[in-house]
Amino acid sequence: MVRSFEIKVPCSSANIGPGYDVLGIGLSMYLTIDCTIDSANIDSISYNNNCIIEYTKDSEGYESVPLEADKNLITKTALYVLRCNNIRSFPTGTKLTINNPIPLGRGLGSSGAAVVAGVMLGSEVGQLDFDKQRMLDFCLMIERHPDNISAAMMGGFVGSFLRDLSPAEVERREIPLSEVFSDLSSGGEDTGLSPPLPPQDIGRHLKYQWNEKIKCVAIIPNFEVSTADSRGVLPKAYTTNDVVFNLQRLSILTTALTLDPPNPDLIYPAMQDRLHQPYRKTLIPGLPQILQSVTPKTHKGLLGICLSGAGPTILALATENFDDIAAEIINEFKKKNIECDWKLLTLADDGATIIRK
Ligand SMILES: Nc1ncnc2c1ncn2[C@@H]1O[C@H](COP(=O)(O)OP(=O)(O)OP(=O)(O)O)[C@@H](O)[C@H]1O
Ligand SMILES: N[C@@H](CCO)C(=O)O
Repeated sequence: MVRSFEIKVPCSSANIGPGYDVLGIGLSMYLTIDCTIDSANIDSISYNNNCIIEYTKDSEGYESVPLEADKNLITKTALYVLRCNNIRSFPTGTKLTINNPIPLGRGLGSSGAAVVAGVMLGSEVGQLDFDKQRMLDFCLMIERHPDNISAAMMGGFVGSFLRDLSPAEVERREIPLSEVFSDLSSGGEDTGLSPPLPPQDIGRHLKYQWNEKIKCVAIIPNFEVSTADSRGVLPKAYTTNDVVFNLQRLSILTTALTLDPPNPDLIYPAMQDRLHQPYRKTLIPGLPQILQSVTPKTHKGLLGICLSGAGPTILALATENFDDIAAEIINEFKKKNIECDWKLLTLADDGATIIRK
């Protein structure tokens, strides 16, 4: 029997200024996976975990991402889901063709999209029939901040938090990621152990309205900043003043982005941040100047500007004048000898989808 389906997951921009680890927007650039399962394919027994992976030539990471099922982030995640449910490997004859336009390590949620796609893949090939809420639990065992994951899975403009866990649940969640993936990291050798099932409903989320006149200009520098490094430069504690500064802006921003007409005098100051952007300037040359390079006064149509996720991409929200806004920011990066690409993106409201063929 042959089964086939397509998984499609949007990229995402997290934080949106004051919403560190809280806000995310699913955006119109999609990771896709075409999956065919042909159980009559005898050759597939020699595939890694019964699975063969190829990336389209135009994919980001075409030459660097691992193609072994127990090493690639998407399939490793799917194997984690399967093994949690006592299924040791992919069904015989699984073939994946992956197209990934999301640049890696740039702040557009490439790993979030890969994890969401992997969990969906595991649920589908294992015929586990998880709903999105349950799939979020598996995602949050792997990527442990909910902003990119929730936006990529649910789509649109999303706020999320991790709920308090009971001591027994904490134990399961506190297991180091190396152990969650333990029997996958031993070169494909299957130890037969099943990882612990994630606690139920780890993440809570809410989709906000969004004024569709607001578009997202993403200016993408040509260098990577890993999320781990970008989190590593943040302080362990903050002053009350800085926390209150962000909370006040967050409370305004989530509604300001729904109002019509969008009000730059409200949105621009509400997108200021004191929890992550000031510290990340050590990894992104010229960041403070770049964030000040466009304002609603200098550029008609500009509503607000921030670092996208862990960076180095810059996200500008605007209603018009997109080319000029992008050109100004690209010019600022050029002063630091950094070349950029840019994209005009819109909200991906559906989030992650699966189409069975
Ligand atoms: N489609 C993919 N296939 C395989 N591996 C991927 C894929 N997408 C991302 N990855 C892995 O995730 C890494 C990037 O993750 P990282 O969290 O550092 O950045 P990001 O998710 O792009 O940015 P941010 O979290 O700030 O939005 C890549 O270097 C690669 O190892
Ligand atoms: N909230 C996360 C997003 C990147 O994954 C961060 O800023 O580190």
